[in-house]
Amino acid sequence: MTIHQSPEAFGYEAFLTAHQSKEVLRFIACGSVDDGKSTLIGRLLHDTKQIFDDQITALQRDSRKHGTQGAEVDLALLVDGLQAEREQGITIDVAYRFFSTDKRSFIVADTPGHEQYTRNMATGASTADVAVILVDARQGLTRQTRRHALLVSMLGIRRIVLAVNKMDLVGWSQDKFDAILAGFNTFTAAFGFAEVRAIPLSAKNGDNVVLPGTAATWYTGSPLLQYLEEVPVHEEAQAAPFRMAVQWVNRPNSEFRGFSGLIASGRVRPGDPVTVLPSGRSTAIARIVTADGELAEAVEGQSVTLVLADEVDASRGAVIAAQNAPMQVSDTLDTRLFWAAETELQPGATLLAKIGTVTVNATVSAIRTRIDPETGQPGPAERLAANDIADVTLTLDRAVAFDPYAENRDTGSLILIDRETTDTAALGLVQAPRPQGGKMAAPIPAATRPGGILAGLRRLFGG
Ligand SMILES: Nc1nc2c(ncn2[C@@H]2O[C@H](COP(=O)(O)OP(=O)(O)OP(=O)(O)O)[C@@H](O)[C@H]2O)c(=O)[nH]1
Repeated sequence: MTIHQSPEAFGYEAFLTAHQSKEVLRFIACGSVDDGKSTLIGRLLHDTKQIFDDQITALQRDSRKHGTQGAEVDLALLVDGLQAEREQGITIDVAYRFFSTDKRSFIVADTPGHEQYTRNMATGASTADVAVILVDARQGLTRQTRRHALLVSMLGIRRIVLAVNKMDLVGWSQDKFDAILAGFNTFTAAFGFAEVRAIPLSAKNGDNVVLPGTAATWYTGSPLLQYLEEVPVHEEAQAAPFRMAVQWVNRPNSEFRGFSGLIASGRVRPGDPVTVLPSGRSTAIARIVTADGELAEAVEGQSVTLVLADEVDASRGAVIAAQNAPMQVSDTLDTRLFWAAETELQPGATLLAKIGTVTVNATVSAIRTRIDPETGQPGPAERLAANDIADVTLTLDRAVAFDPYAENRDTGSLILIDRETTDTAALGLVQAPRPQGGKMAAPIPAATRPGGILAGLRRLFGG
């Protein structure tokens, strides 16, 4: 088995082509060190018959050499593949695995549990539809479980599986399971998850992973795989208002001018009224062009070229949005940041902020509060260290279009980039617009925008 593939690496495209017709669910498996992520993913691959005989032979050999299970096959070795890692006994990178069933194809981000690798976990979570948060039934919730829950909520994952693993080691105690779930629900009450599905399982024995377990007679819910096969994906993003950030202006000749990009949310049809932001110019969709011809409708997740009804000036970084659900425009953003860099962040620091397809200079004007990862409660902070989560105000060198993250995961999130190293230094979500002192990009003529400037101002200033 190829290990430690990145999505761009060999295997990803081939996998997607082979399973093109099936819906793809991306999920992340996270939790503290030794909660059993590798064993769980190994179990998913094994019981869905993704492992070939030669791999089984290699696995049996490696299990004897490196495994923690004596003569038994150690499923964790299927995913903890690297030699160096085996010797250290830890997972050190994000590894993506692919498997598929009759119903769906799955891409799982396997992320390390160690606190110093929280950054890798955040990377894996940033594209996931569902998070499987593992808990060792003996340990209950740990600092790292809480931090991961906070992070996945920040990154817009709204469906959570609380996988209470190693239930075999606590005699499948329902009391233990209920107490862990109650603790998790209390901690995450304010996170806005759409669903927390708790499943008691034993990754090692295979109970409630692919096949239903028989040990917990009190559990009547589905095994993990069935949940992953049935959980709705894309529904919320497609129901959200239309947004597409312009990646490039497609102008092959003087006859044709289209705006190409990936539809971040919603759906669009020819004739739909749209607003181009941040300029605020209104027009309508004339045509939706793709490599396979023109479309009568396009939805979230599709890459298209939009031809507009009027000569509207839009360049890379502009956003085309549904006219009846305008975006906000400001040069000051209140954000919640996950600070991933090793260096400290202090007020006054300037970084690059990438929001949608636009990159601007962003200065930290205030670190308002730092979130305590133990309690989830905010407290004062003067500077941020690696892995801190904090509420930070950013001043941008020009106004950008955005949605509050609570309304749109794509148009409400940003990354901060170190200007010197070009490393991603932080992931952020936009909390609310800050119009005070901020300049609107351009006056928006009320006549060209139903709902008018009043509606926009109301959204900006509240009331
Ligand atoms: N009894 C029992 N042991 C388990 C279960 N799941 C995992 N284990 C054991 O717990 C240990 C840790 O499992 P891993 O799968 O390596 O844990 P991990 O979370 O991937 O750990 P890292 O890769 O280091 O982050 C191994 O010895 C597993 O065999 C389970 O359901 N029951």
